[in-house]
Amino acid sequence: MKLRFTKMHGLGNDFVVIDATHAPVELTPPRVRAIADRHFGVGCDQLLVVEPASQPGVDFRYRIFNADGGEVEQCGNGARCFVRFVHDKGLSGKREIRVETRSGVIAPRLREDGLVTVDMGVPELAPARIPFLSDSDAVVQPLPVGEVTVAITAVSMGNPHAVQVVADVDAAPVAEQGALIERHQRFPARVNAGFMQVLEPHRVRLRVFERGAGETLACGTGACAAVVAGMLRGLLESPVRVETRGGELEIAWAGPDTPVLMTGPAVSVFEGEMELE
Ligand SMILES: N[C@@H](CCC[C@H](N)C(=O)O)C(=O)O
Repeated sequence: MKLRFTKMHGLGNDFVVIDATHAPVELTPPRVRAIADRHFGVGCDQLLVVEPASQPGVDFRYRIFNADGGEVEQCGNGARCFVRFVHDKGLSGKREIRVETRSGVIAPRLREDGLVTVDMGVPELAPARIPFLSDSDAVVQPLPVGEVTVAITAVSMGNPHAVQVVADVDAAPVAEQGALIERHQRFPARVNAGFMQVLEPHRVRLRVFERGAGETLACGTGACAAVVAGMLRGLLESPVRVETRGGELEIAWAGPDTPVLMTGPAVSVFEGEMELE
């Protein structure tokens, strides 16, 4: 069976996007892994599937699969690409779209200047809801990782994040520590591991070792979680420019119980057709 797709990226976090609004597409974990494979497939960090909404008051449903085949709750860079995709494909005439994800409804808006602003919802800090196994709801918590103990802030942006502050993001042990944190026993659903260097109250550098994908060039929910963690620690003030290896995002947050707003680009690279086995 032939399947049409669009290759997209948000700051180099790359996606294969599939339009399943007219006919369902069956995506098993082996199929997702085959498509995401950078040598034998198309190659991507995440596969995004656009489907009809399943509830009233919502325009679409958008599903997210990591390169390892697992379906997950949220993807910030993907949300920006999603709205660009439905606009470019003529699937909706609206510039602001309400879309269901596994972790609730979010609202990406395609601006006249081509950037996309996404209301990413209210961050969740209660350990049980992240999920993070802890008896304490302290903002900064020790986490033993291999031979060292790091100080993390656990945040859910619909998906789980463990953010630590580092002196120099280029020297941070992202690959080694990221892999251990991702599968740490205190994160039963696994976790995205963020490494943030604070430059100024309104500017940080960030690298993220993503659950199910490894280090990516940028992580939208990771940027939101890092700014929330930095503001809760008293290190940052909104809005914050987040510099990733793939480019910059602007993150704004008015504080607890309010939604995080993320602004950045969304780019279509090419259209393709693949054989699905
Ligand atoms: N790249 C994404 C996040 C994708 C999902 C993540 N790896 C997870 O497993 O939660 C983003 O831009 O937010």
